[in-house]
Amino acid sequence: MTNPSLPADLESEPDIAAQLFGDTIEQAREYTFALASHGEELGLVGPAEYPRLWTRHIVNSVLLAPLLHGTVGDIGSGAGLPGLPLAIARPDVHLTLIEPMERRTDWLQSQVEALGLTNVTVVRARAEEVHDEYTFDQVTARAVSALSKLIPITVPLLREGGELILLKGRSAEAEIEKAAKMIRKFRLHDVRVEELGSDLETEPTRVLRAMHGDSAE
Ligand SMILES: C[S@@+](CC[C@H](N)C(=O)[O-])C[C@H]1O[C@@H](n2cnc3c(N)ncnc32)[C@H](O)[C@@H]1O
Repeated sequence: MTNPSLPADLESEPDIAAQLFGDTIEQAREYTFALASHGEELGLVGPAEYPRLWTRHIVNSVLLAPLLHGTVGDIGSGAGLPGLPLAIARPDVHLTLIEPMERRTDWLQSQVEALGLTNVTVVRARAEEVHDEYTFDQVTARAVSALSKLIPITVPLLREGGELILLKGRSAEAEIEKAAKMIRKFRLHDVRVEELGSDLETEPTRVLRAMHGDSAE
């Protein structure tokens, strides 16, 4: 009998996982086991996600790792995506996970301790409540809301010259079009969509990137 807490796809995408996690891949697997074992009872991930936990969630998140530097705020981390896989893969970058739901921040803190991560701060708040307290080099978010709503929540947390990095699906270009007014108001420029992991066996990941501040042009 197979162990129900082992995601069926854990051995998938071995090349990219080895490349991006390197020596930290065992920590990434440990986090994936924990999510598979407790995710449903804590309301973090639905059972339909279990067979694709590694490819669709962990690998999808860690594809951002090469883009990061300095201090990063992950808004609406939920179960820890993309923040925890990124903190595991990039011990040289400090991740601040901002999430309002107590049950989720308790889980995030318990994982930070279980994995022995020293580069993560967990903050229980809505992002807009801490605009005056934090300034990051980069802000990430995945599955939190559409771009026009996400911009006023996330951009005030960026330093001048900082970067917004959002994991988005097929709707990215349409969201950019709808958010044109917000993009101008919050001084975002070089707004673009990139595909990461196009050599993956599973779907590539679409990332919306934008710089904050006055454009050099
Ligand atoms: C659909 S979940 C996605 C969680 C995770 N990012 C993922 O990809 O699995 C959205 C998360 O955003 C959080 N959230 C919603 N509004 C927020 C806000 N204004 N500031 C910070 N987090 C927020 C919710 O509590 C929830 O955990």
